[in-house]
Amino acid sequence: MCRGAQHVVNRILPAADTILHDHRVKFTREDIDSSELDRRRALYGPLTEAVRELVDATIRTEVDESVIREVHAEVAAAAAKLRAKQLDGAFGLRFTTGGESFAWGNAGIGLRNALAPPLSVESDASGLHWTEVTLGAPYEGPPGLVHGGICALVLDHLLGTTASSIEPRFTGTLTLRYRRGTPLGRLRAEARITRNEGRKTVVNGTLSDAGGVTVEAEGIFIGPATATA
Ligand SMILES: CCCCCCCCCC(=O)SCCNC(=O)CCNC(=O)[C@H](O)C(C)(C)COP(=O)(O)OP(=O)(O)OC[C@H]1O[C@@H](n2cnc3c(N)ncnc32)[C@H](O)[C@@H]1OP(=O)(O)O
Repeated sequence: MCRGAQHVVNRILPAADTILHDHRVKFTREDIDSSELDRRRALYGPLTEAVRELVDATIRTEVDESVIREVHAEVAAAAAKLRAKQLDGAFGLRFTTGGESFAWGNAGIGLRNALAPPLSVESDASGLHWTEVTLGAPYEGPPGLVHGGICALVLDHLLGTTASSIEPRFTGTLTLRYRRGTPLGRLRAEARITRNEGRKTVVNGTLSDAGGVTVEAEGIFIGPATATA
């Protein structure tokens, strides 16, 4: 997921199993290596993409009522097949034996989460972090525009990842200024750390379309007390 999370897990995780860090964050070390992780990525990624396609198709379909009923039954049957064997709860943050992290249920980046846009954050040596994403019909709020909560999801994740680039940080306060509606389609978000004060990291960022900034964001991110103890 990010270097910060890996840093924490390597300091606090015992040999194996799942533990609850600070009663909130579920970390699991799995007995798998990176090649097995790649195999699972290739297995689950296309399933999630197919479900994303299903979500978009469900919103936009104009087929006959009989086809809707037929597809309803097929989708219900597919869900029942997947339910035959399930995790007990959410996916959490997992690590391979080599320390590689995967948060496949995460709402922003989860490889197995069809609700995730999904986001992928990049950074350069100057400390600029960015993500580029296409948000279509499933993310609509006002007609033709991205839902304000989805703008917040993108910016929270990007700013949080930026804040966590050295040590893990949780969102304490996120302030957004919606300057104009964000059109559905291709978007870019950018962020940079502007201040570090002990366990507090302030990050500023923007969400933009081709015409410029649509949302400005400032976040105060706090390091868990145990991470810097
Ligand atoms: C791990 C890898 C992450 C990868 C990127 C993920 C991106 C996504 C980020 C998220 O979505 S995180 C999920 C949403 N956020 C949360 O669930 C956090 C919930 N809140 C908490 O867990 C705690 O309230 C928190 C860790 C934020 C602070 O609790 P503490 O008990 O550690 O804070 P404490 O009272 O000791 O205060 C420490 C400093 O932070 C300040 N502070 C505390 N809460 C704050 C807050 N909410 N906003 C702003 N500042 C805050 C506080 O004033 C103080 O400042 P000073 O040192 O200057 O006195």
